[in-house]
Amino acid sequence: MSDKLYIFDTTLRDGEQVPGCQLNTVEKIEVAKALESLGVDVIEAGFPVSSPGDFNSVVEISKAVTWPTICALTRAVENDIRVAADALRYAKHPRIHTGIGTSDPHIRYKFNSTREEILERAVAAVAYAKRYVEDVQFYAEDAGRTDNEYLARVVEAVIKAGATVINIPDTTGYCLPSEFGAKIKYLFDHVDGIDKVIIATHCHNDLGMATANTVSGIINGARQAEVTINGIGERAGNTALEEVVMTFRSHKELGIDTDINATRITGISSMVSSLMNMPVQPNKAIVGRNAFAHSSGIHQDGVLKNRESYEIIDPKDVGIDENSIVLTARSGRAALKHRLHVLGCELSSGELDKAYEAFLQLADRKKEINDDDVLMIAGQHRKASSRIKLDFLQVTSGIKVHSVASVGLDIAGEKFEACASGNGPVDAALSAIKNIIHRKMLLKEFLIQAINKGSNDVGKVHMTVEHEGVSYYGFSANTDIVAASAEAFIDAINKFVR
Ligand SMILES: CC(=O)SCCNC(=O)CCNC(=O)[C@H](O)C(C)(C)COP(=O)(O)OP(=O)(O)OC[C@H]1O[C@@H](n2cnc3c(N)ncnc32)[C@H](O)[C@@H]1OP(=O)(O)O
Ligand SMILES: CC(C)C(=O)C(=O)O
Ligand SMILES: [Mg+2]
Repeated sequence: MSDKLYIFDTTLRDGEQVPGCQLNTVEKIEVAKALESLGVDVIEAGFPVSSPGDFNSVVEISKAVTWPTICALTRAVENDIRVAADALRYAKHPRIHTGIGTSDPHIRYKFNSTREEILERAVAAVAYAKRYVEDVQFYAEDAGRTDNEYLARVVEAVIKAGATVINIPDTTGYCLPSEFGAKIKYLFDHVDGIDKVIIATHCHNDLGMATANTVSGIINGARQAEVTINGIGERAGNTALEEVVMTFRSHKELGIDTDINATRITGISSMVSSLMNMPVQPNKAIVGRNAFAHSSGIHQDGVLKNRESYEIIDPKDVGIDENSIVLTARSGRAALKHRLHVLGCELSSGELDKAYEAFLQLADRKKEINDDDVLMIAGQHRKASSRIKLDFLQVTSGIKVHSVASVGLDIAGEKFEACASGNGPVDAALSAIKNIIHRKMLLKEFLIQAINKGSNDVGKVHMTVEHEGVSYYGFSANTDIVAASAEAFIDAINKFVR
């Protein structure tokens, strides 16, 4: 049985403080409901005294959400606490989160005060909040830079005043993981009554160590992680929910787990990113576009042989259907062959070698090779080694005239010619081919698409031809769409005359 780690999500409070991330009440309710489905234990819904809009959001989220605790932030100020209690009146499980800065710089510069005075204000705020709600969480702002001995005195005093959860924030993202872990351990070793409360971590990412510090704090006894979706938050952000959850899922030996339904992580990440206009960096752990994308040949080969060669998390576990194999100039034959297979093209090893050479030439010019490029490369190389090749094609077509095509085919080195008229140039060309290939063939599907834009574009033709009850797929791409159609038809025919 794993020890439960409580997930306290502050996307709607610390995340929403970020410039450009402000949400209206309707959007906040949408995020809160998604957080509830994700399985978070606590939603920090806002800072009610800060504005009428934030107050109203806390009221409406309290009504809309059933299971998670709804938390409202305050300063160690009586009016803030009264307003927060009022905003939480509909919450099924209300929590007031009050606190004050405890580091020397905060005491000296922010408050022009003393350690003793701050300790008294902390105790008074908790006692005051207890008049309104049972569940009172205390934060020692800038605990990361607070002297451990003094911090332990503050924590002990607020526990005596009735705090149920004690938040130890690394507000400025300053701590090293070992230092932050040692701070939590120090508190467990020196604070009377600490076993009666939950210790929380709230780490910022100024040095890129928010998740490492959170994990270190939890390993040392904290059991609530304060996090945001995608790690959004003040300055360099907060600890990312998805990183903490998947760290403990991936390291089962730590014996700690959350109630998060991780398959919803990708969905909520996109929702928050788009509502808050905060793009997720492509290499972001777990939720970045490249988190499950493999682009270099050696990795692609390894992953295609066995996913676990280069993946520690199954993408399905976080709500992604499958990993992606991105074709670039650093890809190898294994990746190209895999993509061709997915696209329904099987090449012999000689054909694959030739296609790979062409692929590398194109990939050196283009950053990423897409499926159309791959089909085009494969088509050219299949054509070169095909039994039947298009030798020439001439078409006369226009308005109020019959379309006529004359076609030359090279079949295993022998030349054949035929003419036909038809209902349009493609029909004429295909009829001429049929006049040479005396087999029963039925054109089942025929699709012409432009690859890019503009009248000088390459046209792609996908075709399905039925012969003796079996369907054969043909493809070609050419700036001349009649030629592309004739080639796609021949590509399909080559598959049953082989
Ligand atoms: C680390 C964090 O993320 S803390 C949360 C940060 N979030 C926010 O600040 C968003 C919401 N804030 C606000 O809307 C406003 O700042 C308010 C409503 C809280 C206060 O507004 P104002 O009264 O105009 O004060 P202002 O913002 O200029 O200054 C903050 C005051 O709060 C005091 N203060 C700051 N933190 C605390 C605290 N935890 N407990 C008590 N007082 C505090 C400051 O010392 C300062 O007081 P002073 O004016 O006497 O010097
Ligand atoms: C209000 C507190 C918890 C905070 O956000 C911080 O210290 O970073
Ligand atoms: Mg914070």
